[in-house]
Amino acid sequence: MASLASRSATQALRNTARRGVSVAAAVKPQAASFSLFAKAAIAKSAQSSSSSTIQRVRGMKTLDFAGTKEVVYERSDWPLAKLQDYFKDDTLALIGYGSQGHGQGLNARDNGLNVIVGVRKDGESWKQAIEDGWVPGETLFPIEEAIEKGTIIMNLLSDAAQSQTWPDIAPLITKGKTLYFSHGFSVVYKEDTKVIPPSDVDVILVAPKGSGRTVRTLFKEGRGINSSVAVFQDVSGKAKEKAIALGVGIGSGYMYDTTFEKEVYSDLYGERGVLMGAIQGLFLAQYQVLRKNGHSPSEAFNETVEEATQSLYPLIGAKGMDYMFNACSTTARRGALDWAPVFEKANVPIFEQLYESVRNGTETRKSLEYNGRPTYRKDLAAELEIINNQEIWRAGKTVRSLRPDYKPESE
Ligand SMILES: NC(=O)C1=CN([C@@H]2O[C@H](COP(=O)(O)OP(=O)(O)OC[C@H]3O[C@@H](n4cnc5c(N)ncnc54)[C@H](OP(=O)(O)O)[C@@H]3O)[C@@H](O)[C@H]2O)C=CC1
Ligand SMILES: CC[C@](O)(C(C)=O)C(=O)O
Ligand SMILES: [Mg+2]
Ligand SMILES: [Mg+2]
Repeated sequence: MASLASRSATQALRNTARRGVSVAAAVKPQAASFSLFAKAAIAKSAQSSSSSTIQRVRGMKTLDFAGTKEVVYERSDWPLAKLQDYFKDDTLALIGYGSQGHGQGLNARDNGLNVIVGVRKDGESWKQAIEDGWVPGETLFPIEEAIEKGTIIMNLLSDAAQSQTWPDIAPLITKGKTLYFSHGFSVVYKEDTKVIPPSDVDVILVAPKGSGRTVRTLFKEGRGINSSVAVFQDVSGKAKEKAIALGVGIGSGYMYDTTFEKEVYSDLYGERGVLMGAIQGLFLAQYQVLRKNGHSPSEAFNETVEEATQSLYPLIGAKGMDYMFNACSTTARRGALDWAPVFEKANVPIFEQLYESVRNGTETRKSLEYNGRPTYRKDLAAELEIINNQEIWRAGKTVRSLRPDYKPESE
């Protein structure tokens, strides 16, 4: 325990020094000196979480993000004992067990919180939940039953299903409960989704910025996903604090502030853009031109995907774009510096078109329509099979098999 405390104090000090952090007290924001934060960091690790002096100094931190000051909330402010105490009277009813339900649910359970799962009986998710150790009648229930038992309703159904099921579940979200989402989708696009939360419940959001699978793997590695946090409706006066605590409970390392609207706009935009849609389009375009010019599949794949994911992109992730550029030849740096603005110019109009399509609800309506079909799983799988069968990704399978650490079962 002592070594944990001193490790987290050291980490807090290191983080403070690295970022040039200024700290603001949660209740009454105020600038604080480095030494004040340093003392508080040591004290808070060594003392019980109930000390009011420490509580006052703890809380939000204001960091400078390239000249813009933003508030962040860190897991280190929520030791496990404090977290468990905070939710000791709550039942987290996690509705839906897809990628996020799995990651958030297992993390919250491992954090010692009282979690139950609610999904359609005997559907895919029901089976998956049982495989993960949720027990029918004890911690696994049909959706309506779980909502009745829960005090915090974590709506992690697919966005289309949130809209479809709303008429049935809304009356069960009674006064005093908390309604939680991981996306602003249902609430923001209410004209299309018809999701209008009852006026007597807190409505909050924690949106992990990564796949639910990563939410789980990072947690198991002792790390944490970064998430955004927002309040749509604060009836109890504690909605923000509760959202931050839940964010920690589901495995976030830190959280940044957003609104439901900003979250859904940026999320839908990002996933259609460089996170998923644009990267598939760009990889494919580069690969196709190489192939048309007589390059072999292995060469085209290596120069497009393998080198990107295995060598260069991790360098961007670790230390930024300039670091990756500097790790490459001067020849590469010269050419990449010249071509980057060309790609930027060509792509800005496309990104503007995409943002507008998100903002005006076109993307939402398409998602509701397609993912609301009873055949949504089969339909998506059929389209993904087309990608899987593209030469680029078939070549990729062979390229991956040549990695010295390749394991066939991971395919
Ligand atoms: N995937 C991710 O990593 C991220 C997701 N989010 C958000 O988290 C939320 C959950 O997303 P995700 O985990 O991907 O889940 P999915 O979108 O994959 O949805 C899966 C769940 O929805 C249920 N479901 C689908 N249709 C229906 C229906 N008609 N009636 C009842 N249940 C239904 C499924 O149950 P069944 O098996 O019975 O069909 C399953 O439990 C969404 O708001 C999403 O935008 C946020 C960050 C990242
Ligand atoms: C990038 C896709 C995502 O937004 C995510 C994993 O964050 C999603 O909706 O799954
Ligand atoms: Mg998303
Ligand atoms: Mg996302």
